[in-house]
Amino acid sequence: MSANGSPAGQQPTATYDSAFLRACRREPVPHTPVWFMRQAGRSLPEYRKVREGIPMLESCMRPELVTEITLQPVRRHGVDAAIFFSDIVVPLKAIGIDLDIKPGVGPVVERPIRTREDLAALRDLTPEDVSYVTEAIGLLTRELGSTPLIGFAGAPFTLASYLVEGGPSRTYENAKAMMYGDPELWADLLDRLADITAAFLKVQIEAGASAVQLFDSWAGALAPADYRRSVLPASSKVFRAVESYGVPRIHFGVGTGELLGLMGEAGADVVGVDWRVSLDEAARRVGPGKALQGNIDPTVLFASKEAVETKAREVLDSAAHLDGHVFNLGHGVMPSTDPDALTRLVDYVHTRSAR
Ligand SMILES: Cc1c2[nH]c(c1CCC(=O)O)Cc1[nH]c(c(CCC(=O)O)c1C)Cc1[nH]c(c(CCC(=O)O)c1C)Cc1[nH]c(c(C)c1CCC(=O)O)C2
Repeated sequence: MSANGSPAGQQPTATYDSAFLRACRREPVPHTPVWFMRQAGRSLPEYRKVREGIPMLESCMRPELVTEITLQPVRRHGVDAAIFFSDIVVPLKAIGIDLDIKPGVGPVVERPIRTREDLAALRDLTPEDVSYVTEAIGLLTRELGSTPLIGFAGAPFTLASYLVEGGPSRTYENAKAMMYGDPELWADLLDRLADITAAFLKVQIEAGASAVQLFDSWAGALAPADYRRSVLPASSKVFRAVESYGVPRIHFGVGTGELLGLMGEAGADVVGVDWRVSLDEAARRVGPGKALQGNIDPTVLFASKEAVETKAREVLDSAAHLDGHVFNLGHGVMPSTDPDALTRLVDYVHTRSAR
């Protein structure tokens, strides 16, 4: 077995035996582990303070700052895992794509990729391109002790949606036009993105990440047949590329109720579920042999403490017969969320699920 995949590897036994990694492996746990997508970020005053005056992409390239921001939600909420502070577009920036993350908007690409000639902009990613990631993860794993670190990357489709559209989109009309109209160019684009994504995940695992999450946030825009034909091959390539490390691989998307089976088939060990499908139903769709992650609606956190607890209890009950459950929101923490509501939710999940 590989570096992080076994207690004998570089990963401390206490990390390997953490509730989060045990749940990902579908082993018995002392309590249901919980972490939140976008747990680091604008919901935390301490985040807004350290980020003041530093653009998003620049902050991802400063290892000390990345370490501090990644640790903030672990300290404050006592979550069972840390997620590396970065962004899905960091590897694209690192290979020289002219893009920026605009506050309140998201990633914006200067020259969208629309033709075969444009593909030349996508060269392979080397570890040297993201040496700041290796450095930050080295610092982090020392600070985290037994708390596992989740590395992540954007899936080929979600990255393509930004690259082809040139920015955030609700309809993905240019990306879908390429997918339907020039399937060969589309397949080549996704294949290149798969290689870049796989390289970015490998850097994180080799530096010490204990699990990885592939964010295919916008895959829910696709019909199952189109997903299977035009997207699944590239995402499968990413999962296969990191399989030999033996670290759990999580696959997440939003609005993917109809795709859950296919997202499991792509090669994940854990399938992320948004709040639109209950976990027991999701388990039927995903099939045996995979853990599930999710799935409280992030807007529930704006309701009363009692309402949050009711919803959290429903999620735990719905997961009662699963082998492996990692509690999370169905999508990221919204910036105006009260951080105390998140801390209370962690405590509630730990107490309620204690075995
Ligand atoms: C689609 C996507 C992106 N980035 C990401 C996704 C997939 C996850 C999802 O579906 O939400 C992934 C991401 N981005 C960020 C993280 C950090 C780790 C964590 O979850 O705590 C993660 C996992 C930091 C960030 N990435 C971004 C922020 C906000 C920028 C800031 O704080 O200044 C953070 C904390 C910027 C970003 N980057 C992106 C968007 C849509 C935005 C928001 C734009 C805005 O509302 O300002 C692209």
